[in-house]
Amino acid sequence: MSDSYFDEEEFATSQFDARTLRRILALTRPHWKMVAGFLLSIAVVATLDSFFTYLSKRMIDEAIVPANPSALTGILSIYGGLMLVQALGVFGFIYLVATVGERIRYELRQKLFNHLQQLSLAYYSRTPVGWIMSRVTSDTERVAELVTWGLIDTTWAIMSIGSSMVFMLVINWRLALVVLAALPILVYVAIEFRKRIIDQFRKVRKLNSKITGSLNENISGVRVVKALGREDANLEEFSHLTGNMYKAGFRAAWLSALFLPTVQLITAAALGAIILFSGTQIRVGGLSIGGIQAFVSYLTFMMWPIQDLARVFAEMQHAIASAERIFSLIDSTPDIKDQPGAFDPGTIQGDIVFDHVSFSYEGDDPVLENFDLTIRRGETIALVGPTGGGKTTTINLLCRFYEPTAGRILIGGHDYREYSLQAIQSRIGVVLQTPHLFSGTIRENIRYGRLNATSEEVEEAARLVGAHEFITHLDKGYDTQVGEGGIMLSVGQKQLISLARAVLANPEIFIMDEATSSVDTLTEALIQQGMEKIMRGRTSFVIAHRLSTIKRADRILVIEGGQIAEVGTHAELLRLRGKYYHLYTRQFRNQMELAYNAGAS
Ligand SMILES: Nc1ncnc2c1ncn2[C@@H]1O[C@H](COP(=O)(O)OP(=O)(O)OP(=O)(O)O)[C@@H](O)[C@H]1O
Repeated sequence: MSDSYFDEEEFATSQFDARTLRRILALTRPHWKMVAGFLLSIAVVATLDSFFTYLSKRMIDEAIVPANPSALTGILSIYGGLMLVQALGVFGFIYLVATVGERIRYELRQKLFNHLQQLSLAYYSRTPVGWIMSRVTSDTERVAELVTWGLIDTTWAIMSIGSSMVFMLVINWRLALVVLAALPILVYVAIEFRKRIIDQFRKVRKLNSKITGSLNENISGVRVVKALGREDANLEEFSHLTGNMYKAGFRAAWLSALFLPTVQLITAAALGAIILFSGTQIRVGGLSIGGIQAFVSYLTFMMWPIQDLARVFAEMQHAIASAERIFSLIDSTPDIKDQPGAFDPGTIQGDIVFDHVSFSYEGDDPVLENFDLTIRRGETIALVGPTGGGKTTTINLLCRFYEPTAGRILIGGHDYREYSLQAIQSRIGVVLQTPHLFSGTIRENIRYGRLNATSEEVEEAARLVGAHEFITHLDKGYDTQVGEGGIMLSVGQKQLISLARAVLANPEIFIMDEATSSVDTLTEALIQQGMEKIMRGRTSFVIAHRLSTIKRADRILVIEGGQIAEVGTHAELLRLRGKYYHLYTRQFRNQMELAYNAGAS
């Protein structure tokens, strides 16, 4: 396992960032009525909590000590009435906060997903999938929690502490000042503890995801591990990780154990001071029994809002970092986007010209250099060449997943940057080497090519590419679930489904990256036929690995080192006795001989 492993818990900032906080709070703006509702409810609940303690004091002093039953009934009925109000308040804030939380989660995820769909391929090649997934899942969760429960806890804590202080001041202002002196110490200690505990828990979580990754790699790559005798080295790496996790977990447990007793000790010290002070107050007649009891209750109770406040404050830093990452994703602009005045020409049929095209993925390291090529409308081009030569890059540029760094690509006589991305990409059909199927049925996967296609059209497309036969032989036919990424099907079957999908989409330009993995002869023949049917009358590009495909192409392009090394038909290029000839004799002659022998036997 390498250190390049993506560090999902890396924080963009450890500083309190008011601008980001304002932007986070702005997420609640569309729901301000509900937010105001839950803040008001929680304020009422918190104030009533403190008032109940005050009522208890009055009950002791005015009803129980003087044995006054009518006062007791009066106070109890106020108590009961207010309890009802409080129950309503609790219902209100839980309902509202849950609703607002869900809406904010929903809106953020929608926004992120929508934005992700706009981003260019380059973004995906430089950003780890795990990072993007965390933004849409855990980061949105953390931000939604902050603007809902975070706001609730803060309001509750402030209102509880504030109203308790008011009632304490009413009962005895001198003693209230003693409590006021203890408050900052309590808050400070609580925040410091919380920060440290949260940091340790985060460490545990981060290490846990590394351990899961390591387990995953070692289990799925068990053959390689065994073949290379890496068991001991892997165990050492694994022990290092679990050892660190143990240490972090131990520290978190230790801090958690220390936290509550420390807060309790400080509270006890304050209580001691109050009792000592109140002893003298009673003597001078300044404080009743109920008063002392109320002070003790207020102070003991205050531990909870203080702890809540500390937790929100400590977590806020992480929620702000989460929000920063979300906003950085939302603010990132696609590398490839429509230029001003981009239009849809209605069709992209026409000659395609690569005019002095150069391209580099990163910096000054050109992958294609001064690439010149004209493809006539309806031609079938086979791209061949050594690995890393630039075949996929040529296709990526043609699909406008990337744009040339120099030179231009013309379609139908226009620089394709004059067209809208939608105009180009909706008219190009691509079948990848390892075709991607989405979880769902075969029918849904084919229909992905044209969402409004009827079931008959789906089956017609499958028939045309020769996929119908194998599909109907499956237990549930077109309604067979393909599993995540099409795991239940072979590569050949996936290609056939992708071909059917491409037929249904009826593209004007067809691009295919042939499968390199072995496909049985029958499926291969079906794929060949399917390809031919799609290619008929369409400009087509095939990154070809099979001799039969190459031979059928109108022209073969040998791409090597980012340049067109040779162009021509199979016969022409063989006569040339150049690069193609060598490639053919090394790579394809076996296929040729195999085919020949199979035909002869
Ligand atoms: N997303 C990327 N970022 C940076 N470099 C890349 C990227 N994709 C490809 N390259 C580099 O560009 C060069 C050409 O790659 P390309 O995939 O076009 O070759 P290819 O001819 O299709 O190879 P293969 O037959 O192995 O698929 C290679 O050196 C490769 O490392």
